[in-house]
Amino acid sequence: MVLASAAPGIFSAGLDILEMYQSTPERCVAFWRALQDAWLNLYGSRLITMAAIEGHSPAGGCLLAMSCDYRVMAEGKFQIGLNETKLGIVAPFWFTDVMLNTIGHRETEKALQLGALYSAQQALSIGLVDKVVPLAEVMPTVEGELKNWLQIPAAARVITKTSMRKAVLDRLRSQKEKDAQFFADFINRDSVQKSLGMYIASLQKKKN
Ligand SMILES: CC/C=C\C/C=C\CCCC/C=C/C(=O)SCCNC(=O)CCNC(=O)[C@H](O)C(C)(C)COP(=O)(O)OP(=O)(O)OC[C@H]1O[C@@H](n2cnc3c(N)ncnc32)[C@H](O)[C@@H]1OP(=O)(O)O
Repeated sequence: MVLASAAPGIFSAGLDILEMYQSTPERCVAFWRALQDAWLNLYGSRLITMAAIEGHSPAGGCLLAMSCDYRVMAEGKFQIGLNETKLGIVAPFWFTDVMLNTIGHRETEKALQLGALYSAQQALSIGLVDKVVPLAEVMPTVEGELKNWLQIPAAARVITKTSMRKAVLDRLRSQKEKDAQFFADFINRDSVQKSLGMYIASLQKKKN
């Protein structure tokens, strides 16, 4: 399975910030449950999963990419990373766990505290992506890599993948409702809503 985007220049802009702003607790819980299930399915997928990152990939977009088995990113101006702290929010523990599994403890600690967004070359240097190529070569490169992975006996690959990811998946599975409730409570704090409001205004201002 290849994750790619139809939006030029954006692999994924992350979670819909407007869903987290001035929403109701019930809607926040439903929103979070949908995200949890999508991620559990992706990270726990038995399929070979590859990200064709042909554009920006902040926050939830970075989570999607990191949750794949292999990442190819376009060189140039695009950025990738978990930038949550810059929005005044905190990357949930399962976002953190996936990043730890991808780039290790020291790089994750720096990346998360700073809310760092990396260029493709920087992402490559810390292991956040596996390959950087010109934009037009992203999809052919993914397809070529996929052929390599498809040559591995499927049962052996799936058992290996499942055992490598089980602890992180089980950690969320065991506390889904608590996590959803925590999200709804956290996101509706006055201080967090204020930060989100300012961030949305800054995105709109950038455009004008
Ligand atoms: C301990 C704590 C535990 C538990 C939980 C607590 C906290 C919750 C954590 C939640 C985790 C959050 C994850 C996320 O994914 S948050 C989202 C982060 N995303 C971003 O910061 C990206 C913001 N967008 C951008 O930087 C740019 O838009 C982007 C992607 C670089 C593209 O730039 P450009 O091509 O110039 O396009 P525009 O900026 O003009 O955007 C077009 C249009 O889209 C709107 N938009 C962009 N991103 C989002 C988004 N994520 N959600 C909603 N809307 C978005 C933008 O405002 C423009 O709208 P307009 O109406 O003006 O056309």
